[in-house]
Amino acid sequence: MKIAPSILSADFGCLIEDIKKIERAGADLLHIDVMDGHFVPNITIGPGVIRSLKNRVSIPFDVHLMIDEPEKYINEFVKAGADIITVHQEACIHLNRVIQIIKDCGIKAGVALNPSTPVEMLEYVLSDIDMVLLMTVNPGFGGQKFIDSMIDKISDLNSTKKNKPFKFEIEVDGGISKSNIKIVTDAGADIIVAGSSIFGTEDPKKAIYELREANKK
Ligand SMILES: O=C(CO)[C@@H](O)[C@H](O)COP(=O)(O)O
Ligand SMILES: [Fe+2]
Repeated sequence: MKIAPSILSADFGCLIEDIKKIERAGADLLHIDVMDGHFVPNITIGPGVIRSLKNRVSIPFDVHLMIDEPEKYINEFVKAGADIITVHQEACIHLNRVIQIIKDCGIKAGVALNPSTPVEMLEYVLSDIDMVLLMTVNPGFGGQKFIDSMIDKISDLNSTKKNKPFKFEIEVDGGISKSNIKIVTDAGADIIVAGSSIFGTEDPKKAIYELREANKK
């Protein structure tokens, strides 16, 4: 199980210090939530901030684009330092084309699904992508409650991996804490995004340790 702390819940006034804490604690990826105020009702950061962080952070940048028309900005995010770019199925009219644009840049491509979007929407792209991001809250904000019905969705997607040699990993994002991490990974999640349960605590390093311990029980 990989842990990808989401900087959405970090203190943007001392962002690099917060990131250094989770890097030292052994975080696997840095999850960066990009929001445009259109696709989701919130605005966060763009390529400029990612570019500034890139040469100071060594773990891969997992960029979650919650923006309309993401194809217009892929190049900018790649140049800024994204290692994985995930676009929302709901934001892409020509999803296959957008995936190819990301892959042609030489980085990994992921596709995210809102809670109400069935996994079947990805049937004909699953063999092309590196990651499926299942939203377990409605995208837009950190600190929301995990939607329990998403456990079946994770299991369903995980079952499809058993039928064919797909390479994609399952990333799960929203409302994950030490109280539910085990049920999420048992259902088939490979990568856990956690924002408030890491950066919302006094000690992010301890929070990561506790997530890993809770996953063993
Ligand atoms: O993409 C999103 C929210 O839209 C997430 O990455 C959140 O940042 C996760 O935060 P928590 O639910 O873990 O607090
Ligand atoms: Fe996210």
